Amino acid sequence: MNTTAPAQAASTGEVALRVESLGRQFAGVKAVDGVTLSVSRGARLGIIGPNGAGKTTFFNMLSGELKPTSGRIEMFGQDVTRLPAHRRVALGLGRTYQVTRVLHGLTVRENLTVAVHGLSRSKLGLLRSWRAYRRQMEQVEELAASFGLENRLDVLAEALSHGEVRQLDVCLALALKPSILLLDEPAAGLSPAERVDIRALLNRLPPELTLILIEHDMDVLRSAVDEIAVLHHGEYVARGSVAEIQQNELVRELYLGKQAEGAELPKETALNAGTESGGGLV
Ligand SMILES: Nc1ncnc2c1ncn2[C@@H]1O[C@H](COP(=O)(O)OP(=O)(O)OP(=O)(O)O)[C@@H](O)[C@H]1O
Repeated sequence: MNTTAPAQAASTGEVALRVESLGRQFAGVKAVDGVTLSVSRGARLGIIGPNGAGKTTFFNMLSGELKPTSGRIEMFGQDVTRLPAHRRVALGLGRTYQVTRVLHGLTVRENLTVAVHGLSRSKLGLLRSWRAYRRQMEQVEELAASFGLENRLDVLAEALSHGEVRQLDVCLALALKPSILLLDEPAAGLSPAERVDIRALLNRLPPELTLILIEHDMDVLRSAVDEIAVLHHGEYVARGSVAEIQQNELVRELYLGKQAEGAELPKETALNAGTESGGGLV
């Protein structure tokens, strides 16, 4: 078990993201219900909650893919509540999805090139300037090397292992040099060995990056985040260190029910029993 604290994170106290009374209703369902929280620049926050708790809806509102029915979202003090997703990307928001955005018919290098090219001011830059082209190729290689994909650059994405696809997914999000990165279950469906790789990758993220991570795996959370926020029925019910959340009576009850009173949560995957079978608690 890796109990290493996310030592690389460098929280400065400056607020990177703040949401106030954020809500989203679907017909009669309050998917997210009046969530108020803030995340400092460089902080690493995990989001957990039982199935249907509102985690993905929360992310979709942060990234601008879903309009809130109430509340406000600020990035670095700027109100972004009404900004479309691409404007938030331009302000430094990156994300991954439960379903990968990797283009399987392209190589790793081509996938990364497309992502890095998204940064270039002129879409014709590649054609116009050899120097710009060289710079982008260097960026692709640096990115791949930073996250252990340097020997896989010319491999088709469809030939990658599931774990490598997840790694590439994170690399693609990082190609846009985000200040705030939202990762949606990066370890979902991975083997134990692949989970070790994804933990290593998360520990190599730039220290100044603000990370918000929806994740089932408590080992991943333990090694990647310094705090966890808990959602339940759309409400924000608790926040604390990983250890505090594991010991939190309310959280234990929400996950395990009354019959769990007095029961010890398993040490390795405390809140994620059954996730592989689709019966996950987070
Ligand atoms: N587009 C939608 N239309 C109607 N209801 C929705 C929609 N999206 C989400 N919901 C409902 O909102 C609630 C929260 O869903 P959400 O997917 O955000 O939860 P979650 O915590 O991400 O769940 P999971 O862990 O299963 O991914 C659920 O009751 C869900 O059925």
